[in-house]
Amino acid sequence: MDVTPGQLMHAVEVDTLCKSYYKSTPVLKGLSLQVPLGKIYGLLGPSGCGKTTLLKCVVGRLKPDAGVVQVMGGRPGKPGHRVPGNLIGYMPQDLALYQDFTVSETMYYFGRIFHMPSQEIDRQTDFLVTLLELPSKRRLICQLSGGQQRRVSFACALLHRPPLLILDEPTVGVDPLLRQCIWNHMLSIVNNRERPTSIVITTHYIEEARQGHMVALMRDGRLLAEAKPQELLDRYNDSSLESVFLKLCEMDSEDSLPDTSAAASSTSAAANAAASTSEIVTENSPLLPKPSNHDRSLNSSPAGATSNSNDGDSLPNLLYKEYVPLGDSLRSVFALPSLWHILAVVGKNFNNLRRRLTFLAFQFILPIIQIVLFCVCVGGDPFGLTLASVNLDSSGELGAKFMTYLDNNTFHVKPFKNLEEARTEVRNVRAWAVLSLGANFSTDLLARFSNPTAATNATLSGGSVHLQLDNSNYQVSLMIQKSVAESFQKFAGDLLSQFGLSPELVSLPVVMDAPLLGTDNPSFTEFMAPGMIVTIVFFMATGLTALSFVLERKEGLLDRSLVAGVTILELMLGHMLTQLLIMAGQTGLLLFFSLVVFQVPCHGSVLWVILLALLNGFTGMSLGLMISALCSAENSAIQAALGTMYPNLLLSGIIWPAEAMPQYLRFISRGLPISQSVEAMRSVLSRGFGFTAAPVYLGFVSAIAWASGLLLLALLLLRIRGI
Ligand SMILES: Nc1ncnc2c1ncn2[C@@H]1O[C@H](COP(=O)(O)OP(=O)(O)OP(=O)(O)O)[C@@H](O)[C@H]1O
Repeated sequence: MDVTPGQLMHAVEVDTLCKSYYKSTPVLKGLSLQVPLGKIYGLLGPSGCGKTTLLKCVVGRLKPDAGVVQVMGGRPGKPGHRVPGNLIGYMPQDLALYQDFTVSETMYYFGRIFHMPSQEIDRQTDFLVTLLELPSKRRLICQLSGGQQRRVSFACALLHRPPLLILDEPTVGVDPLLRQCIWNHMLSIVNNRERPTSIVITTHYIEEARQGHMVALMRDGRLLAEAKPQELLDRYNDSSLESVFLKLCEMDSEDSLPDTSAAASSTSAAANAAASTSEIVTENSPLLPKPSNHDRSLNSSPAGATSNSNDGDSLPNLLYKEYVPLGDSLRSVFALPSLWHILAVVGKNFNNLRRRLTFLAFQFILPIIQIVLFCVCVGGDPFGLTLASVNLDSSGELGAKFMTYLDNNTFHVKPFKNLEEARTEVRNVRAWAVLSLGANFSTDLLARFSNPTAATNATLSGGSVHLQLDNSNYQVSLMIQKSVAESFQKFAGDLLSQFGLSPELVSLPVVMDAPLLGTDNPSFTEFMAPGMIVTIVFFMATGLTALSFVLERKEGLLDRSLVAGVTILELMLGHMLTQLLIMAGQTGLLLFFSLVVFQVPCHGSVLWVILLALLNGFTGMSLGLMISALCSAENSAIQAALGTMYPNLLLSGIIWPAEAMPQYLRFISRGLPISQSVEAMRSVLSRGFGFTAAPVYLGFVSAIAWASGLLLLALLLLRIRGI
């Protein structure tokens, strides 16, 4: 049950908390503790005993398997409760800072999330830089020493002066003088009567925890003891917490051994010792009898209340409302995204990009390079092809005359005296084909035209141009056949004209009337351009976003942002807004180079081309976000992005018409994210269609459906993976 601020007695209350990462190995085993308001609560225990796991449950990053966690009067993550949010300041164990940010930029990012005004962020930053003896706030995090970086991380937790601080080893790597300074500051903020702070701190320096109001000793997911430090020392008649802790561990080990008389007497001694004080809370401890649940009501008085300066007083203004804009509580109750948070994420992303200008420039240059290379290298006719020619025509001048009709641009003609020499030239890959004319070429050709009915097979063959190709290159072979056929048609047409006959007599009796859609001379470039434009925009956007969450997670900042109150949806919207602006720039440049510089024909409205390209960029971005939500490591995200590219390229009818695919693949092809868009783009560019034409609006519908589906999937994955 949640409590109102007036009833609030404990900053954190944990009741029989169980948590395991893998079902077989529980990490927290029914742990209970209470952190009094306005106190420093030191959580001590050996590495791996579950301290960080416990803190993650407290800040709402992990969900308990069983038991109850209440933080500042509410369950973490409950709609409307500002945990995660600005009720807590969290310093995780990992550094969780952007290495490319300055100290000041880091503070601004968190300050913005907490709705702090700029002057307040500056004032607090200056104060914390002085307090924690940090170098200039304009220094990049990556230029700070390890200890200085940890102090910046500590400063981030203190920035908005939260009522509860959760600090996971804040003093690691800090020299003793500065460590004392940090403890002094913590003591001053917990003792501030107007704005008391509660602090939960884990530390490996056990002795420093003596300065706190309460210490809890943890072992193997359980609490061995929880008391004021001096009482623990008195009880075990020792001068150091470290040896008290060792004693407790020994007793705990003995207790977990099979029941021997020694273990039994030791346990009973410990029980007697503990029973002499009401301060020890040991319901998880095997050393002491369990108190009843009634004794541990969630609203009982704070365990350390007697020693604190605030004893007996009501703690004022604990759930203070500053930095909470009007309507924000309402927004968080309905889990609506906060514009503040989204803008903070966008600002952080742009700051990140500003630090990586080369990367940013590359993002704009890459699509230009791709479209320039496509327009320059793909779709043009091969030229300068070496042709080994053998003209054996001794029956007239027609052989020599035909040779003059060969296209000088397409062919570099290399004459040979005999066929075998010419064939050797092709076999040695020094020429693409042998073009030969027989000894009776002139007479046989004239015979064929003058008296077709009398032409024998020998006459027809003798009057023909013979080609022997290096057929290893399909496009080059096609080009040679097409060019030689056109040259012959022109040559024969001129010959017939000399005899007063129509040149059309040598044409195929198939007439190509004006096309109904498209142009008279369609090119391969025109066929591929729509696909290339859509593919470049789509996969540039995928590549740009595929690493968003992966990098954020890697830097450790994802966790920190989420604990500060940013939601997954806000993070995603922030990333999308940033990438949208970059993607719009990329699309603009791509279309300018393809349509204006390289004059790719556009017979329809440029508006539909722009909208379709942008929409595909958005769909690509959604795929990138989905990959980013799915993958934990950079290389797997990059591989996934690349892995989706080639199947799409091959199956979407971009390189070769989908009509050439087997039926079952055509079906798959039609359903892919870019297939319909490519068809829509082709319909606008080559067919000149408008939005109302089915292929065009289907392209838009398909892109919108894919984008929505991928974004929902990304959100779902992020939620399921607890990111
Ligand atoms: N993400 C995770 N997946 C699986 N196991 C985990 C994960 N995080 C922690 N553990 C395991 O849970 C146990 C408790 O880890 P935890 O980090 O809470 O310990 P700790 O007391 O904070 O240790 P330290 O003082 O070294 O930071 C360890 O055995 C650890 O291996």
